Amino acid sequence: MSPALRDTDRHGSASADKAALRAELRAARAAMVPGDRRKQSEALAHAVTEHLGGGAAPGRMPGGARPVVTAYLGIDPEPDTTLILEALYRRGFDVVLPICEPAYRMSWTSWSPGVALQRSVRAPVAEPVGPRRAFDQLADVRLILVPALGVDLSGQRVGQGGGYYDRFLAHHPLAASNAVPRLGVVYRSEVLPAGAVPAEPHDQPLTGVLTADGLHRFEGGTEPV
Ligand SMILES: Nc1nc2c(c(=O)[nH]1)N(C=O)[C@@H](CNc1ccc(C(=O)N[C@@H](CCC(=O)O)C(=O)O)cc1)CN2
Ligand SMILES: Nc1ncnc2c1ncn2[C@@H]1O[C@H](COP(=O)(O)OP(=O)(O)OP(=O)(O)O)[C@@H](O)[C@H]1O
Repeated sequence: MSPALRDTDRHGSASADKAALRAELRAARAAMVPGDRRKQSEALAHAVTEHLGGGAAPGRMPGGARPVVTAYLGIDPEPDTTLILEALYRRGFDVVLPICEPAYRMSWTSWSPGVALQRSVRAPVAEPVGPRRAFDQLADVRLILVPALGVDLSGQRVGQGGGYYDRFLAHHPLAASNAVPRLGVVYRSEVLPAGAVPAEPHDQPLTGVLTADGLHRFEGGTEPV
C-alpha cells in the first residue's frame, strides 16, 4: 500500500503505525532512481534560494555575527542538501549542522564549503569538525531545516526514529514557538495527506515543507525568514 493511502486508525498504536510507515518510506526512498533523487535535490536548492529571495544578504547582529540557519547534511538516499548549504552560506548565514550527543541530544557546529567532516559515533551521518554550541548559544536563529522521511499536510513528520528533533524542539521554547519556521525537506512523493503520519504526544509539528516544487506552508505556519 502506498504511504499516502495508509489507514492509520484501523490497527495498532500510533508508534507501531509510525514504525511501519517509516519502513515503507525508507524502502520507497531507496527504490528511487538516483537521477531522480539528484534532480529533485537540485530543484530543492533552487526552491530554498527562491524562497529566500534574490535580494540583499540578511542583516547582521550587532558585533557582526551572522544570522543562523540550522540545517543538516543529507546522506544518500536523503535529498543531497549540499547545494542548499552552499546557497545559505553564500547568502551570509551561519549554517550550523547537528552533532549527535548522548541521550539523543544535539549540539551545533558551523559548516562552510570544504570544512572537515567526520562520521558521527552515534548515527550514520557526517558531522563538521569544529566548536560545538548548544542551541541556546546560537544568537539569531532565522530558520530550522528538519530532515524527514515523510511529512503530512498537517505538519506531522516521520524521521529516522531516534527522536533527536522532537527532543530538540521540545526543549527549546524558541525553536518550538512559531517565531522560527521549521521546514521539513523531502522528495515530492513524501508529502502525504493530512493525518497520514500518526501523531504521538511528543511530536513537534513543522510549520512547512520544502520540496522540488517549492515551499508549502501549513495552516498557522510562520512567514519564513
Ligand atoms: N542527515 C541527517 N542528519 C541527522 C539526522 C537525519 O535524519 N539526517 N538526524 C535526525 O534525527 C539526527 C541523526 N539521527 C539519525 C538516526 C538514525 C539514522 C539511520 O539512518 N539509521 C539506520 C536505520 C536503523 C533502523 O533501521 O532502525 C540506518 O542507517 O539505516 C540516521 C540519522 C541528526 N543528524
Ligand atoms: N521530548 C521527548 N522526550 C523523551 N523522549 C522522546 C521525546 N521525543 C521523542 N522521544 C522518543 O524518541 C523515540 C523516537 O521518536 P520518533 O519516532 O518520533 O522519532 P523521529 O522523529 O522519527 O526521529 P528523528 O527526530 O531522530 O528523526 C520514541 O521512542 C519517543 O518516545
